[in-house]
Amino acid sequence: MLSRKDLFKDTLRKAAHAWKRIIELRLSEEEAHMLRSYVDQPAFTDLHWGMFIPAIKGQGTEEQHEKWLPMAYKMQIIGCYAQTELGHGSNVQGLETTATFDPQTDEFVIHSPTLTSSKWWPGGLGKVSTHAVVYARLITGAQDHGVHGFIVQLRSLDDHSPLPGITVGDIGMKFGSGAYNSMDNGLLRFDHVRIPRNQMLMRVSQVTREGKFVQSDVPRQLVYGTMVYVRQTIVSDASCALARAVCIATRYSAVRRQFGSQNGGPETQVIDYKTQQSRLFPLLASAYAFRFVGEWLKWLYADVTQRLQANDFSTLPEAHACTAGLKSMTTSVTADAIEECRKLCGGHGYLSNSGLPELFAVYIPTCTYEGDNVVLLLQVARFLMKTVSQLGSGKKPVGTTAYMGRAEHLMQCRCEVERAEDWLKPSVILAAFEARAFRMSIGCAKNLSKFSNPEDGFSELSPDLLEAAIAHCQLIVVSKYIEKLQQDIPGKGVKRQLEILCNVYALHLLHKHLGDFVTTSCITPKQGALANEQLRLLYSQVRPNAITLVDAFNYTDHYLGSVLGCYNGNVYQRLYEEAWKDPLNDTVVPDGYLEYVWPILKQHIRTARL
Ligand SMILES: Cc1cc2nc3c(=O)[nH]c(=O)nc-3n(C[C@H](O)[C@H](O)[C@H](O)COP(=O)(O)OP(=O)(O)OC[C@H]3O[C@@H](n4cnc5c(N)ncnc54)[C@H](O)[C@@H]3O)c2cc1C
Repeated sequence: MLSRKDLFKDTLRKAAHAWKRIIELRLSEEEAHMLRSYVDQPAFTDLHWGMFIPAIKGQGTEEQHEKWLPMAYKMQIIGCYAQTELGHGSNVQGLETTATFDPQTDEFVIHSPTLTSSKWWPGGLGKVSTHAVVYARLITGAQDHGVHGFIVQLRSLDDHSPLPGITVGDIGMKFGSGAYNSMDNGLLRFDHVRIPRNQMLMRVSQVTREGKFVQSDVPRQLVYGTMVYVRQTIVSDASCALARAVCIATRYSAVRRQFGSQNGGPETQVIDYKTQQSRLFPLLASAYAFRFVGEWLKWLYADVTQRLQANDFSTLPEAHACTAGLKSMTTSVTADAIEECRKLCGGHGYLSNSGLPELFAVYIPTCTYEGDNVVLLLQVARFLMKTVSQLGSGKKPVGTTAYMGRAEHLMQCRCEVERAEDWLKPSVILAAFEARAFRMSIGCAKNLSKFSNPEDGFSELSPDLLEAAIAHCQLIVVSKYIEKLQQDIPGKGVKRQLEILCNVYALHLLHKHLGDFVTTSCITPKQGALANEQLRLLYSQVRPNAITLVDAFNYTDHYLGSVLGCYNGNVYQRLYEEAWKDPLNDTVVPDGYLEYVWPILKQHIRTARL
């Protein structure tokens, strides 16, 4: 109910309070991150900690770390990540902002030459950030060296006014009324703003005092390290948002009753309808699956970091492709799933106090920021095509593409399922998903080879390539879930429940993408039908523990923020009470009645002064 201005001020208050507590409690970086995420409102701090600091860490030199990070860690400066421009988003190489080296003064001149070069979207930029990592075309002499990052001060540290040559402001209201409107996504223009040479992030390439452009021996892929980190957090957040929506929809589905009353008894709980189960339980299973893949990505990031420190860059491209694909897949599924959960809650799901509209509005931009999901999948597809093309050369595919090393087997293997329960074997599921992903990639590679110009081929076949990339990403999630189940899992019967959900996850994907599996001859239509039969049986096994499985996410009522998803299930009483809290109900007769309703009722509309 807050106006944008009040919402924004309230967000500033919460951020300040959170920071106060973080200092008082001497929280570690990880604990502080958790505290901020439980504040549960997009704020400039997300970009400061999530993008500005990682960008400096990943792309800055040791000296730059020493100079900037202590100030950033103490929040003596607040930073944002200014890459996207009004006219350029996904195509980063098309950015127009320039950073021209002036050898006379040993400075860069940052400039926005056109309207389309205005920075547009960076979170925290609009009203709060004092600094930004700005991405601009580096120009020395008359030469354009492509896009690089620069630390630029935007506002005075004394009175917060924009520095000379800088025009900065908020880009306006976004989707929903609350949601992401607590964030000051900003616009920014530079009019020949000067910064010292040492504010170019110089870990990968440098400009010398004489204005010479030098590439260091550190590969450009180094920046992938930062991306792996950021995307790993996005995948974990996807699991969290999905779990939240599923928790609300599952609890409410157990409370809600429709039809089926016999002899005056209660109606049927909607969670007992098979259609409700077939829509809801795969989402519950996905929430668990994404949690496990998120945990694995944490490990991957630690592994990538270790390798970077040892100057081993061999697994970086694979790790980069894998995280790009998983970011894309998990966020797309989660965004759609939140809307599905709203529908699963029927009409009451559309009420703000169900918590779902707000969750949807705040979540969906995840499909766009940190890389548009389609653009990311196309990058994954490119990587897959490259991996396929190198199969004959003796270069072994690594990490999540290692399965491609068994090319001959994957092209020939046949699914051994004869009875529905055969689909419960992890090895059978894995074999089907591997064969499908591989054969789809090979199919694309074959079709690509028919084009004389590979780029034309890539563009023409991009819808198919997208699907091959999705198949690969689904395989990663399925295989990481299966790996998780090979570990010890404490708690009586917990592992069994997780096994059931793993099968639900895999078999619902198989059912949904049956066309892929059958057209690549990985399974027969009969085996597809058996998978579906097994899936139905699994739903009945999930049902008795469905509520416990969402209670296990351990969300408080306060955090869930949903009348429908409250722990004690006292939904109708709470809905009734909430309705009376709406400001429209402050008065019995609404403001405006006399001016606009009364003249209609009394047939005075022609003479009414409107
Ligand atoms: C809430 C929010 C917060 C953001 N925060 C920041 C921030 O802090 N800092 C920052 O720098 N930016 C930020 N952004 C910007 C964001 O990173 C970009 O919006 C994103 O990269 C997508 O770029 P775009 O908007 O130009 O979309 P476009 O690239 O214009 O996409 C439009 C459509 O074209 C399609 N498309 C584009 N290229 C291709 C292709 N090669 N092949 C096939 N299809 C294609 C896309 O799939 C999409 O459907 C934010 C955006 C949002 C919504």
